[in-house]
Amino acid sequence: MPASRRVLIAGNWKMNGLKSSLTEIEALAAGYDGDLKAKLDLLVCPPATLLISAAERLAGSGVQLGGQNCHPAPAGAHTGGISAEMLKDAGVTSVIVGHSERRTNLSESDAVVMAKVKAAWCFGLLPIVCVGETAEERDAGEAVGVVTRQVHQSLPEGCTASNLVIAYEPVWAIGTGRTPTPEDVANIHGTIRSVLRSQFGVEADGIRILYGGSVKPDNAATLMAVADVDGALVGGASLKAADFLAIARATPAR
Ligand SMILES: O=C[C@H](O)COP(=O)(O)O
Repeated sequence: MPASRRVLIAGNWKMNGLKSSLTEIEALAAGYDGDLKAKLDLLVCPPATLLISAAERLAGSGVQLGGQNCHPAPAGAHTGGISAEMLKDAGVTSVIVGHSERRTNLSESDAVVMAKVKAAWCFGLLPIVCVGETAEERDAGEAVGVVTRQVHQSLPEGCTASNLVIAYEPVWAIGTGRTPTPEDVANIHGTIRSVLRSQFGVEADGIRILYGGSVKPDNAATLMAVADVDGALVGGASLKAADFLAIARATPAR
């Protein structure tokens, strides 16, 4: 196992969280104890409105702060947009790009996702690139093909173990309580690893591949033990620090 593939447990709050939710950020900072620090990286991605306040509360805790999206352009006339530089300025070190909710609801293409990866790199942010098939695609036997295409077409040249994380999130598992079998997860993660190897050579062996979709405290141990699963991207169960920390604690040590 390459040293760079340290487990990453990431929380995506999506469009949830008010100022009162900063108590959960404080609880995360307090709960990321020595045992967890020895075992894994912990990252939380609250909504943009909370980033600066969250950064203040996480300072010195070791818990990392992430954004949920960035604009591909560095600055300019993009009403409502948030640039990678703005995220950096707010104290962010990582950014989720290509989440299926944006690919579907906002028609984000693989090309746009690639542009966002490049934008993140311009300001030293670590992009977490999401891929995953819909239920219809899975039922049609297209899961491997869809994920392979997304990985191929969403990633620029120059991906390395230190500048890229992939998150495999089957769309049908997000927020549904349904998860793929460990065999299915191993199959897709193994496919992603192969695609990364074909694109980036030996560097691919150090790139972390997270699983996302209905990860909970009671299934984390099983899912996180699957081959080529290097952590989780957690939605609903990341909103409460107690649940999110329970997932981190349940994750097997490497
Ligand atoms: O980004 C997170 C994923 O969409 C997973 O969400 P979930 O854990 O609520 O299923």
